[in-house]
Amino acid sequence: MQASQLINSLKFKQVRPALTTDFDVTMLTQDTREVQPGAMFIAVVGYHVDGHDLVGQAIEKGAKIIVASKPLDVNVPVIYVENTERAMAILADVFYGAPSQKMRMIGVTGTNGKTTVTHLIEQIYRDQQQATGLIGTMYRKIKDEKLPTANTTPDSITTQRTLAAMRDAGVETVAMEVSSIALVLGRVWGIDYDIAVFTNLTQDHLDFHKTMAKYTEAKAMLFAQLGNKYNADGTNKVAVLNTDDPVGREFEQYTAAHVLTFGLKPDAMINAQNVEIKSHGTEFDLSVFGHVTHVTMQLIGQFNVYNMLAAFAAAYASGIPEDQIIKSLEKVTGVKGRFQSVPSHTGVSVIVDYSHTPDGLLNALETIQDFATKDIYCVVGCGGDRDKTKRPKMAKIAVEHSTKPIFTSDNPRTEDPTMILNDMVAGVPDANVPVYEDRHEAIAKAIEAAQPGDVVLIAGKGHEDYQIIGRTKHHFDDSEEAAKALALKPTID
Ligand SMILES: CC(=O)N[C@H]1[C@@H](OP(=O)(O)OP(=O)(O)OC[C@H]2O[C@@H](n3ccc(=O)[nH]c3=O)[C@H](O)[C@@H]2O)O[C@H](CO)[C@@H](O)[C@@H]1O[C@H](C)C(=O)N[C@@H](C)C(=O)N[C@H](CCC(=O)O)C(=O)O
Ligand SMILES: Nc1ncnc2c1ncn2[C@@H]1O[C@H](COP(=O)(O)OP(=O)(O)OP(=O)(O)O)[C@@H](O)[C@H]1O
Repeated sequence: MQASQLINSLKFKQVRPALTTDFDVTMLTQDTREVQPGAMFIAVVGYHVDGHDLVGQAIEKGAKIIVASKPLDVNVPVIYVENTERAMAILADVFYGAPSQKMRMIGVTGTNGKTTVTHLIEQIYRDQQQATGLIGTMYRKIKDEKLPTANTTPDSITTQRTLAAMRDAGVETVAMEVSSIALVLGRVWGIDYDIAVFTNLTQDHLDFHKTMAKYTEAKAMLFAQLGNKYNADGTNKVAVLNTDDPVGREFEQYTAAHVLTFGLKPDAMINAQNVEIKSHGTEFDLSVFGHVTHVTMQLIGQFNVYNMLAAFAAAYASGIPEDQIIKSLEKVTGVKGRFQSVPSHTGVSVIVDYSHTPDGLLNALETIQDFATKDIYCVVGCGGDRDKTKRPKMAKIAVEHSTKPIFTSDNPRTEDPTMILNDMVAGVPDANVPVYEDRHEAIAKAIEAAQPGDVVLIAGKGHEDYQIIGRTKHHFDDSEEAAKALALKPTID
């Protein structure tokens, strides 16, 4: 793409020296390690590195033009902007031909449920014979092809490149998790969302946002970004809001789009009544503007009723008939690591769940309490290098909502695992909870001790197939570990 075309897309900038001849930009990147000849290098001030310090390396590798927010003394043209992350998002959108305008874009934000809701949405549209794309914590997925991801919501260049690949592959609808951190860091600026979904808001990521008010503001940005009531093609833009959460009501103020509300309270436009949670599924009466249908879904738990309502509302917003959406949702069996049952012939039920926040853990345990008749084991840890205030809270929830809590390591990262466990124990000084730093041992001990009729919850890592200790990623899969431990127990039919 011609450099001038990219430069013109930025409204406020200074280009020094002024460009006399035009040339092609072959790629955009914010990372010197990726620079190819002809690249435009965007200097981003990160948490560890300031990209401005690496501009020399980028030029040596062939970068022909730089985007910066600080003065540079270099022999290639520099586009000076106020905020390189915002510029990067705009440039990426232009460079990749504004792919989000060519597909139905559904952004899902909220503390919990994003992964589940995006997968439910994917299933509904697939059942409509649509080609789908998905971006989220687990992977980026173009139809059936899964690509790895470093972030729930990747940086803007990766996001736009992925969207362009989806567009080129014929994808019609994209379900995308939008994290609050991504919203604040401008990773999704420029994306033209058709539908924005809010699941819920509870404490998380306070190490990043500092206060709940700031965290709420971050999530609100998605609804502000949704923009006006109509897409360019005349279809409606819709904000799908969980109004059982007071923040959902607040977000109505941030959007000029149509609003579709959901919840368990009858004042929501789409609501669920008479919810019955069983060990093999959940039943409820779904009311859509007063039209009631009895739904039997295979997903377990009240939180999954919320997830199902969110996905239902998003699909309903784009005009898919009610009965077809329900059919899709009734057949979904779940997402890996999200309240996932590990096959067991031992009479012991084992559930692997990605709940790594106080609220997520509470939800998972309350769901189990709804159907458990005997002991509930809860194997839980907290991540290192992340919000420390979660530790005593999660410990307390485990102690109060299970009969046999066991504390262990999650991803300790660069922190000392013993210190993390001490922070957890400090939350429940009198509980005398068994502590096994080695996660493998903790899972094995829980399953070995569990008796038929008991439920073992392994919380925190869900679908992850690794554990990060120090800076090293080791292979580790909670469901694999559980299966190994179950295999050592006597089988009962
Ligand atoms: C705190 C944070 O958001 N960090 C993100 C950030 O990393 P960073 O600031 O450490 O980057 P840095 O290493 O200082 O580098 C700064 C700049 O120099 C460049 N650089 C760096 C080294 C080099 O040799 N050459 C070079 O050019 C980098 O490409 C970058 O542009 O920029 C990286 C590239 O975009 C991100 O992958 C990284 O996310 C890390 C993995 C992360 O853990 N982020 C978390 C906090 C996060 O974003 N989480 C949310 C929410 C998850 C949830 O909902 O649970 C998410 O969306 O994932
Ligand atoms: N609607 C919900 N309300 C509260 N808790 C939920 C909800 N949905 C899921 N959870 C809990 O949170 C865990 C994570 O779910 P999910 O992965 O769908 O959320 P997420 O928003 O994608 O989280 P992350 O971005 O951290 O991956 C689940 O395993 C479950 O325990």
